[in-house]
Amino acid sequence: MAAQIYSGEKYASRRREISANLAKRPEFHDSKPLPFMTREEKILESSRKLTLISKHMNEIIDPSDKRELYHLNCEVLGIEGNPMALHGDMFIPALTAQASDEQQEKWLSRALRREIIGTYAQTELGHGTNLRKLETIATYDVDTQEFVLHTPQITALKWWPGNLGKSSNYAVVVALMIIKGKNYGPQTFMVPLRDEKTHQPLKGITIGDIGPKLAYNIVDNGFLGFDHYRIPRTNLLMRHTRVEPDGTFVKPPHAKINYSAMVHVRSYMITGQAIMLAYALTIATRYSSVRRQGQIDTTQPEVKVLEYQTQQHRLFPSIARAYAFVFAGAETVRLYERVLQEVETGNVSLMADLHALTSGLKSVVTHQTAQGIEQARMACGGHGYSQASYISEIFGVAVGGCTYEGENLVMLQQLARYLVKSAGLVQAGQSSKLGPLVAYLGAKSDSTSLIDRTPTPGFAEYVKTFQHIARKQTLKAAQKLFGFMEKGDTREVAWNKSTVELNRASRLHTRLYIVEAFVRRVEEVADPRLKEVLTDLLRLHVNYELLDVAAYALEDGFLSSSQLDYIREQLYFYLAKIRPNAVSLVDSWEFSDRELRSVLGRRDGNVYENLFAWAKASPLNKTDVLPSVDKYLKPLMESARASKL
Ligand SMILES: CCCCC/C=C/C(=O)SCCNC(=O)CCNC(=O)[C@H](O)C(C)(C)COP(=O)(O)OP(=O)(O)OC[C@H]1O[C@@H](n2cnc3c(N)ncnc32)[C@H](O)[C@@H]1OP(=O)(O)O
Ligand SMILES: Cc1cc2nc3c(=O)[nH]c(=O)nc-3n(C[C@H](O)[C@H](O)[C@H](O)COP(=O)(O)OP(=O)(O)OC[C@H]3O[C@@H](n4cnc5c(N)ncnc54)[C@H](O)[C@@H]3O)c2cc1C
Repeated sequence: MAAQIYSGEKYASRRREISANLAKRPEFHDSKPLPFMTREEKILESSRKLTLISKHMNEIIDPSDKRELYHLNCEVLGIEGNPMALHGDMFIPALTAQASDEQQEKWLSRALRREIIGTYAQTELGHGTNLRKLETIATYDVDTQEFVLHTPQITALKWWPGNLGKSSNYAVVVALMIIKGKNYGPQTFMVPLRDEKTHQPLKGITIGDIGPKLAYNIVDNGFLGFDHYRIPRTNLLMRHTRVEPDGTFVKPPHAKINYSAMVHVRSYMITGQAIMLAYALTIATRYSSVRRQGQIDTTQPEVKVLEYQTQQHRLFPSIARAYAFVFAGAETVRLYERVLQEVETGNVSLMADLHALTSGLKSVVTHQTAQGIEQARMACGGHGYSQASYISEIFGVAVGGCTYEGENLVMLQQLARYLVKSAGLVQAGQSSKLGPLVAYLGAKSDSTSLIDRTPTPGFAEYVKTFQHIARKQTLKAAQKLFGFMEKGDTREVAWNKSTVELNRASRLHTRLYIVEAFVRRVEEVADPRLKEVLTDLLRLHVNYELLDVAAYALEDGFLSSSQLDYIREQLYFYLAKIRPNAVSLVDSWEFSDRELRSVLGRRDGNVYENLFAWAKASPLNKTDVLPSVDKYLKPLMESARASKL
């Protein structure tokens, strides 16, 4: 099953080898539980391990293999980030996609060797979503052939970029490019920030950490201001866009080609989110098979809480989602890599499809992941609330994905733009022009679903129902938009009046895509034992998801209430059927205890002794009497006693 999850036996077994190798190297392990460390201690510890990784990486992984490096980082550095997180996640991808060969020679090779540490500085105090209104300006000075970076007011300060605050000495900075008074919109520049030897900020740079966050606190998200800071013309990233010495602007082949680093993260984060969801579910499912509380049959001993239907309903649909997300994530990465290669040859035709797909997936997956992790925490009762479970940290890190790389409700609108265009084609009788992702919009719906009309309906019947729902909502939302426009609203005003409905269409389209990705993968599985278990999980998934969106199909009679009852019964049937495989389904992700960092989620299930040991190790238990008691509580009690006398 691990080979299914990790798209092949090769990587699945490499993961095992890497974990086994690391098990024998105690210097790579956390020196104490992360929840007992201050933020400064965590950053120090993470930097220590990062240095070890840099030194010994070649002995453990193939450093050119992104997935092996990802696994090494998960085991050793964990989810709370590290001082070079953005270096790998955005700085290198930005240089790879946007720097010319000559620039790559100069900077990418150094970045890959870790001679320099970089980040991606785009968001500002005043603007994150609306990139066209960024306020950092890069004005071209023809005489010196330099760009002058400047922060004209406080809202123009770069704010949020990861590892900008304290770790990075370079950044790919996004600024509005002004040449001879003309605004050429957001462009990307390679900018030195700190002295390579002393690490002191360079003259003209104001820089620092933005302070603690909900989670992800090993990362020093930062602020950055420029005071008429000069960089050479050749620091504009020039793979696709160019500015000649005389200030002539050479347009890229696609207006949004500079957004590639964002698309990179959006493509890869689907898998990252699936893994974080699977972490939380591994912890909660294992713990639920250890925790005994209450009885189902009063003549029998107390049961494992995993026997309760409510507990299964809380956890199993999310287990199915984690599988669905990792399958969809693998497809997204493949498409991203293909688009990256095609762009190299000047073919930008798939950029819009990739942008639409990743915008929708990023939004739906992060939202459902956060929901699933929070349910996993609650499934652990009181112990889920303790940092010993580590679920609160996983939640805090994962939920950041709802905001970064484009706020979810904004990104759903990006997909909606694509869907509206497609709906326009359908309306104009040009369905043959629809791309493969939206071809279903042009198909004619059956009048009713055939679910429950055959003894075991195939997945095609479910897919048709999801298609019906997504098609209906897309056409309806587009109609609403067009209707407002026909009544005289501008497109922008009409758009704003229709966005709740448009975003619903985007979610439904994306959920359909996720179901289809799951079906595609299960169809490919050759091993009959695996196929059976994955088919059960997929059946759980389609019934759960359909129930969740059934209102759309009930309102036009596509589904009847008796079909809804059938779907519910199917759901309950598959909850029970999956129960014996539940622990195996989470164990199949093969997370080591080191990687999970959870007392509740231990593979050996030895929870209570270890919870007690963990609590005893808490810094508060180093002494029996805390200074706060000596200083305040004792005098308080003493004076209360004295006044009674
Ligand atoms: C692992 C942990 C690491 C976490 C690190 C986190 C890092 C970050 O968060 S970095 C900062 C990320 N910031 C964002 O994601 C900002 C979100 N905003 C945007 O991406 C954009 O502003 C926008 C997409 C919301 C709108 O862009 P704008 O330039 O204003 O767009 P227009 O209205 O001018 O045009 C829309 C037009 O462009 C198409 N389009 C937009 N992006 C892309 C793209 N990447 N690829 C292809 N096409 C793109 C879009 O589809 C529209 O097309 P039409 O409908 O044909 O007009
Ligand atoms: C953990 C984390 C890491 C980050 N790392 C980086 C980084 O490395 N580099 C970097 O540059 N940035 C980074 N960011 C910034 C991040 O990309 C932005 O915060 C994000 O894109 C959202 O933008 P915003 O903060 O401007 O939100 P806003 O746009 O201000 O959102 C506020 C609200 O307004 C709504 N809204 C905004 N515009 C519209 C619209 N057009 N239509 C409808 N509703 C709208 C949103 O839906 C939301 O409800 C990071 C952020 C976080 C949380």
